[in-house]
Amino acid sequence: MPVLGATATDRAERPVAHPFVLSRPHGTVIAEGVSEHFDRASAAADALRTGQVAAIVGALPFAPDGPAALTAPNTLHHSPAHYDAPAADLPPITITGALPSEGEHVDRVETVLRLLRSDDNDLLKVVLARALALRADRPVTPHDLLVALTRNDPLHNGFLVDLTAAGGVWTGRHLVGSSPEVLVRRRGDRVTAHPLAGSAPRHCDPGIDRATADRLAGSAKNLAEHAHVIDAIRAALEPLCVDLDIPEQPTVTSTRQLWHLGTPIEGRLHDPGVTALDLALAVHPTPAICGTPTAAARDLILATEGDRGFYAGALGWCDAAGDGEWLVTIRCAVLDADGVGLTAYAGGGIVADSDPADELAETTVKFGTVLDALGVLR
Ligand SMILES: C=C(O[C@@H]1C=C(C(=O)O)C=C[C@H]1O)C(=O)O
Repeated sequence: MPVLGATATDRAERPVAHPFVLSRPHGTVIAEGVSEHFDRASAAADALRTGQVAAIVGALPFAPDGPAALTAPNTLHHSPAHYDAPAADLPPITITGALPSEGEHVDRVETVLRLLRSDDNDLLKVVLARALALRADRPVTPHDLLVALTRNDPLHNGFLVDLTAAGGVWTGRHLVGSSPEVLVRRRGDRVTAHPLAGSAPRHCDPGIDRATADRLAGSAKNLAEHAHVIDAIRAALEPLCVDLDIPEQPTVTSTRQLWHLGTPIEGRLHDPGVTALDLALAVHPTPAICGTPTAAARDLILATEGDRGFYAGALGWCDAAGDGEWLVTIRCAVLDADGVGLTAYAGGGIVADSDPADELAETTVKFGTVLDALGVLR
């Protein structure tokens, strides 16, 4: 007998569809059922604070006026293991388009570089992104994508969010991915974050790989990209925390595809009434996915790329006690309601001494997290 869902082609035989799953190295959070939808984060945060709902899960958009996809689940399960479950093999998935083309992305980086290098504006960093349109040979489920993503990630990071709560075009769509970046986490009065910014590609030769990491740790350009993120997170958390501990220098961390500069941040909440969702709203969008100054960078990104939807937003959970964890929505894709169309996203921080060709290459490597996991031919 096949294990439930392992070889089934009939969707009805698959495990129950969850509106939200977050797999992390230290455990998994799974939401079951939906008792309320919220397309405004402030309404969800109020409902949680006033005890009207017992938990909130879902995703925040990149743009402040975009709809959120947040729900109050019927139950929120915590398990100490990362996520794994029987899943169907994925069909062939191919790239059908680049949004925009690689050439246009390079042109956009060059335009931003001219602004960053000119004297008459105060922009210091802008994160530009591009997308790839993908198509599966037959419909896939968000669950099967999530299992492929968590199995391919050395730390088993993976997420799945039903975006229906955002309404309109998001109805029936799902966000899936494997983010390495913790926006903010709250447990009791303890607040932690692990921002990443500054990147270099991994190499299959261990010597070259190590040398790349060492070069990244000493790269003035990457340290500058990183410092913008730290400054913004410090400014957001300082009013909310006591004993905020931010190491002077970042350390090098890795995913299967990339080295990143990362800084482990820790603090204690002044007011235990501030929930993990409140904290996520206070720090989002960081210059890891937006830029510096925030508003000017965001306006430029929206004018250049158009609406990013949920890419470069945040996704996570928060319970009645206010505890929770929110990740930065990167290394991700949106699955269309038909189960066939997917859009994958990748971006990178641009500062005055960035190189356009390197920036394009960085996004290509970042796409690898989703494309490798889903076996997309390139
Ligand atoms: C924007 C992305 O990643 C972010 C940008 C990084 C950078 O510019 O070096 C590094 C990690 C992430 O904070 C992405 O993966 O799409």
